[in-house]
Amino acid sequence: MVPKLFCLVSSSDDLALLPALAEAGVDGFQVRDKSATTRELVELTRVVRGSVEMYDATVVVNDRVDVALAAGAAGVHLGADDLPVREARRIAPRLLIGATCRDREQVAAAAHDGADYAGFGPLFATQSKSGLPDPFGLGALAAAHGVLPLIGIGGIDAVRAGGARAAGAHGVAVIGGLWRQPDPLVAAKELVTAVA
Ligand SMILES: Cc1ncc(COP(=O)(O)OP(=O)(O)O)c(N)n1
Ligand SMILES: Cc1nc(C(=O)O)sc1CCOP(=O)(O)O
Repeated sequence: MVPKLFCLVSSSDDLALLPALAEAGVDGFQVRDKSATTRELVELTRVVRGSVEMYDATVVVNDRVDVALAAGAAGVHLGADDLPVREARRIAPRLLIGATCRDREQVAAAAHDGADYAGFGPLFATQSKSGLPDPFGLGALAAAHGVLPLIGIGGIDAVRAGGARAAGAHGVAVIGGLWRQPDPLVAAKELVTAVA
């Protein structure tokens, strides 16, 4: 089952909050730590798993199929520089696989190659990542809807999460809309309500 609300987690976040976030209804956690070594990423993934497993939340690892398998994560999220979805599906038939997509054609290709969902963005301007294309908004998401479950990403807050759902998104993924809020748990609850 594809989560409706992915919270992206790195080792610099407040990991002690993870059980409360999962209890509040955050049903997906993506381990994304660009500065971690492979071993640190495996350990972080195990910590995240252990923090949220009693709430049945889904844990995926960004970029790394090997780490997802080694750490017992449910899935992996793959971008353009990562192992191709087709190869990941071949070596990991049971993993949940997400693929970054920027238009309807990429979503169709990801579906053909065996992805379970598409991370679709950037929908709005983001402070969390540079080098992205200009944000393309909810119209592009609506146009790409119907091939795979779409997870909207980029500048998502609770209001925008509701808009993304109305435009056809299955769910959303967030960094700043949760971790950079004055009270991340309150923000998480608002996001959970918005994607319900
Ligand atoms: C849900 C979701 N969508 C898109 C991305 C971006 O992944 P990627 O293209 O691999 O870029 P990095 O996250 O590695 O910078 C994502 N992580 N999650
Ligand atoms: C990691 C990432 N990937 C994106 C993409 O569009 O591929 S946008 C993004 C950052 C999302 O962070 P925030 O919720 O703070 O905007």
